Amino acid sequence: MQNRNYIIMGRTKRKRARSKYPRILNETLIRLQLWLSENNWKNESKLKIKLFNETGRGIASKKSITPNDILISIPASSLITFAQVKISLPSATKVTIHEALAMFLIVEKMKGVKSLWSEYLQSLPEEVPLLPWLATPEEIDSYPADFKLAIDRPLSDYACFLKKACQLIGDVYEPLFPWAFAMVNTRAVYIDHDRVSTDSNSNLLLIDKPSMALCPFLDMFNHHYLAKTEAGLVEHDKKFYYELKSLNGYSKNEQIFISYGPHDNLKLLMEYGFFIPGNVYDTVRFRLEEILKELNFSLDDNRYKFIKDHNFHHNLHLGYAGVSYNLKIVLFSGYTEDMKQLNMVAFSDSYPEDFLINYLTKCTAILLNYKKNSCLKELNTLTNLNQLSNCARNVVEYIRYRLLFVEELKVIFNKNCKS
Ligand SMILES: C[S@@+](CC[C@H](N)C(=O)[O-])C[C@H]1O[C@@H](n2cnc3c(N)ncnc32)[C@H](O)[C@@H]1O
Repeated sequence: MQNRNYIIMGRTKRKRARSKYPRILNETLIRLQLWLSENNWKNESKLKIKLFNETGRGIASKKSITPNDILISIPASSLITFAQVKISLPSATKVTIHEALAMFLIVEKMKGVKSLWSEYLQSLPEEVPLLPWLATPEEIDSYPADFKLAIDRPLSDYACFLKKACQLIGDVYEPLFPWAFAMVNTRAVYIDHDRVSTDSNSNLLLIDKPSMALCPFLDMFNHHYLAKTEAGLVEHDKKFYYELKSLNGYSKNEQIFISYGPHDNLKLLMEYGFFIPGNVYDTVRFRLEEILKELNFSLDDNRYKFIKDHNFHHNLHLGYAGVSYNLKIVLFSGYTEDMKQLNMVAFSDSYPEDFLINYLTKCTAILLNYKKNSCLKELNTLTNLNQLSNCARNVVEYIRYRLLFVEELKVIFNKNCKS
């Protein structure tokens, strides 16, 4: 039943593996695979964990993968879900499933090899991912405005977690708090919990639905914007598995990527601590106030109310896909004072040619120039600080990239308006 091929590899193979990977890591990962196979995981697609230059640790296969192949099928019993963590949850204070999983990681990690999950815990990276909200308050204070805006939620979520974790598991574990919170943030998968459990107690202990889980081995897949995957719980012979199907093909030994979602680079950086140059979903975002100021729009109450009432002030961005739906509407509100026309155009997405050819082109050029200047200022502010933390250095790298991206968009938008 068990697949033990990986522990009886020959001497040459062993030597090769060692030279590519620190021995201790190799042993940890072998133990993880052994533990999973004892829990009925069959590595049918012959996956192996490897170090890659571009991404760090990730997954490849010893055989080629064709589109629609099942990459991995992890038995639900090996997942860390609400069912596992609820036993150790005190009923005094309700927590989110994110907080519950993070506290579980901390408590189990402190048990060391005595933990039933020690193989999984040892496979987790020791370093905390470079999430921008983990920088120092002084660095965060010097972040660009869109960062500060995007950082608000993770910062307040973490502050909430900190308070509850100190109260429920004790502040002696505090050094592990950022690590555990970030592990869940960057590695948890979504599950339809109702499918595997009929537990109705979750609402007594949890604030939200128990729809997050940690999935050993599967959480070693890195993200790529071109990867297409389907994931979810499936039932085979009355047992549940978390299954991942790749819609792309991969050659033997090539890194296999999955998709964490069609995220732009700011979202990837905020949620996972990395960004990918050339990401086709990347965007340059704007706030309504920036647009009104930079384009000298003085909207009357009617137009301003129209934008706010219909939530057109969200998702204002430029990217490889062009001008976002809402940004076009906001720009059109600067083009016309006629409310009837604004209403009609906004909901039909069909704009006058003069607006598209002349006005829109002029506005996007101004906005991109403004963004370029802001990036330069933002870089200056951050790099003027002494001794940046790794998280803030990562933000600096991203702003440097954003500058290049803005330049690239300027060329693309310029070319598009000429053609
Ligand atoms: C689910 S884990 C993936 C496995 C992880 N590389 C590991 O060694 O455990 C998600 C984390 O992997 C890293 N990651 C994922 N995709 C990446 C990519 N395309 N480039 C760089 N880092 C990536 C980020 O640190 C992210 O927070």
